[in-house]
Amino acid sequence: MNSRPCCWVTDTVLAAQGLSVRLGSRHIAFPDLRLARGESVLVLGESGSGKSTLIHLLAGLLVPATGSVQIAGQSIGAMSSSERDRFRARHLGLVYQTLNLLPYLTPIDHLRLAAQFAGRAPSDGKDLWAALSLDASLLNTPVRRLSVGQQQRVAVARALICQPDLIFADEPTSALDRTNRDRVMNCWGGQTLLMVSHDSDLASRFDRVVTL
Ligand SMILES: Nc1ncnc2c1ncn2[C@@H]1O[C@H](COP(=O)(O)OP(=O)(O)OP(=O)(O)O)[C@@H](O)[C@H]1O
Repeated sequence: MNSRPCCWVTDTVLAAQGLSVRLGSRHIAFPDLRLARGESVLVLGESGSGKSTLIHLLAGLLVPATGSVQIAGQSIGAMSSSERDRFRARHLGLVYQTLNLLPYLTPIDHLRLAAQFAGRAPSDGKDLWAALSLDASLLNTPVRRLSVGQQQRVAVARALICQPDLIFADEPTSALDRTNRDRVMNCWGGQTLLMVSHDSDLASRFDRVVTL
């Protein structure tokens, strides 16, 4: 019997149950996940264990063979694809492994677009920018002229700018040196965060660790 207080139910931001997917000839089943508001969870797994696939399932970018995902009390599987897109823009911050930046747009363009899609007032993100230790002169530089590590921090800033209900981050520090990795890891604040990585050195920074 569950002895947790009833507020735990309403404080649940993410609940994923019985998720599995078939990719080619491979069938991957994932552990159940539950995140309370403000909680941070690191999902550790080796290359090919399904970390990116899990993020895609949780964010509604991939349809599972079995199982369900609820975010902020709403069932992702019950939404149409355009409802899912809207929900993602308004409630989720995503840092993709492949970053998904638009090469000819500047960092400030990316932050403004994120705010626009989320239905929020635009923000210049200058505090965030400073916290991520990015030179202000880069704010108006097309991202194709930035280093991979700088682009990774633009992707992190874009995920954080609207203070979403939940952040999914796929190896967001893989291209960073230790100093910048620490800066990014100090930026999440009290956000509800699920990060996937192969890097077990990150474990001490999270409330919980789940291994695939
Ligand atoms: N579209 C696809 N079709 C077939 N197989 C796929 C597809 N996408 C991923 N896979 C396979 O599913 C498995 C999980 O892939 P995934 O990218 O989720 O792993 P990962 O843990 O994120 O790996 P990495 O750490 O190397 O990025 C891999 O074996 C991969 O080859």
